Parts: sequence; C-alpha cells; structure tokens
Amino acid sequence: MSTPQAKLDLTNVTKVFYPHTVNERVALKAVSLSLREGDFVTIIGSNGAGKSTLLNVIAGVHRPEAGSIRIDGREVSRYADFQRARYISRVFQDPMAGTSPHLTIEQNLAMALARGSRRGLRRGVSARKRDRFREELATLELGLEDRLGVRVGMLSGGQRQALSLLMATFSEPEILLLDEHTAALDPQRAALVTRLTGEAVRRHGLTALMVTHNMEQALHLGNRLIMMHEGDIIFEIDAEAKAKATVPDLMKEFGKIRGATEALSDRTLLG
Ligand SMILES: Nc1ncnc2c1ncn2[C@@H]1O[C@H](COP(=O)(O)OP(=O)(O)OP(=O)(O)O)[C@@H](O)[C@H]1O
Repeated sequence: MSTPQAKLDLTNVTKVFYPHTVNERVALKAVSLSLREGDFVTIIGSNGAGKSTLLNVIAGVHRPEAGSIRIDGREVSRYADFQRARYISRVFQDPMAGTSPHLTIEQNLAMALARGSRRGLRRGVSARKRDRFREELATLELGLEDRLGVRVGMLSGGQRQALSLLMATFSEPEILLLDEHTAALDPQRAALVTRLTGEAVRRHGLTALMVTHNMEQALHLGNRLIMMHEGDIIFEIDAEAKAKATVPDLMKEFGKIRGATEALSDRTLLG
C-alpha cells in the first residue's frame, strides 16, 4: 500500500534463492510494506520466515526477482549495496561487525560521519567535530567520551555495539536497519542497547526496521509491529494496538498458523 509520503516503500518484493533448482527457496513472497518518515517497525517471526532477507533486499545485499523498493520515492532496487549506503545504516548481531578494531573511537566516528557525505573522509578531526563526538558519546553513559583515542578493539562487546549503534544513527540515515542487534549481548548490555536504540531513533526522528526474536523488545520499541512466516507478512499492528498487546497475544497469533509455534526458535519463546 503505497502512500505519497512514504519514506520507504516495498511493493510486491519477491526473493527466490536457487530458482528453478531442487533447492529453490522462496524467501519473500510478494511482500509489500510502506513506512512513513519516523516509523519504527519491529519484525518478529519464525525461523527462516524471511526477516533477514527483508533487511538484505532493502540494503541491497540481495536483488529481488520482482517488485520495487523506493526510498523517498526513488527506485533503488537496481542500486548496489554500496550505492545505497548513503541512505541506509545497519547494525548487525555481531558487535565486531560495525566498527574497525584497529582504529580509535574518534577515527571510527569520523568514518561514520564521512559515509553518506559526498566529501569523503577528511584526514583530520576538527576541534568542533571532536566536541560533537564527545557530546554524542556521552549519551551512551559508558564514559567513552573521555576515551576518544582508544582503539575500538580494546572495548567490550557491549561497548562496541553501543558505539556501532551511535555510528549508525548520528549521521541521521534515511533508513536504519537493526538485525537482532542485541541478541549476542548479555541481558544487562542488551537492555542498555535496547534503551539507547529507542532514544537514538526518537532523538534523530529516524525511520527504522528492527528484527528481533525477543517479543518483549518487539512490543516495547517502535510504533508498528509485523510478524512474518514463510516469506509473508502474516500479521501487523499499529501503535495503538501495540501499546495494548502482550507477549501471550503475539503467541496466540503465532498459534493460528499451523506449525508456526514449532518453527519459533527457543530464543523467541524465552524472549
Ligand atoms: N544467502 C542465502 N542463500 C540461500 N538461501 C538463503 C539465503 N539467505 C536466506 N536463505 C533462505 O531464505 C529463507 C529465509 O531466510 P532468512 O534468513 O531471511 O530468515 P529469518 O526469518 O531471518 O530466519 P532466522 O530467524 O532463523 O534468522 C530461509 O529458507 C533461508 O534458508
């Protein structure tokens, strides 16, 4: 359902792996989804439902066989991932994936800021930029604002993931993709990064999609929730319904699909 104000518009997006072979796998079945500016959609679903594939086709990692993907009305489905990187930021499950360990905190932040800007990476970091980095780092409440010159490889997984999140959000991308970005953290760090995610998306007014196996987190964050199963969006709720919904309500929805509860991972059930 396309709307004129859509920030991100997916229309009938189909992704098939190994087409026309015995291993053919339809990961997305004509999926349509429209996000307005500032929408934050959480995505839950069974194993192999197509959640990561959805983020991958938006990011340009995979090209869909059919359908269109528009960002601000611009058709991007033929753009490669590096061409879409100007519009899209992503945080992955692996805390090591979003940052460069051999560079300092300041250098990592400078790279994140340069990405998406046409001027590319400037050699030095101006005093003004450094002040901004300190200010941004202070929002993490991890004391990193006093450690700008420390190599990122020295940080803990939780600290690195908080930094990855900051790097993905403070340059205010058109679209933010979060792919189970708290799943590899211990519960305390996961709670911290969850809180920081909500704050960053609000502060910068970002349009975001987040895949999670944690139903509490899916209900707590964002203004919309979708449930996927076998390449389809099978259930969707808006902000009002989401505010009232509970984990048992979501489980009941899953229960309506034969076999879906068995297909849920343990992590989802425990989440
Ligand atoms: N690169 C790939 N090559 C081949 N098949 C793939 C690839 N990526 C995903 N698939 C297949 O597409 C389907 C959807 O996978 P996807 O990873 O999107 O599911 P998911 O909902 O993210 O699952 P999970 O919660 O288990 O991570 C699965 O059947 C999977 O095996």
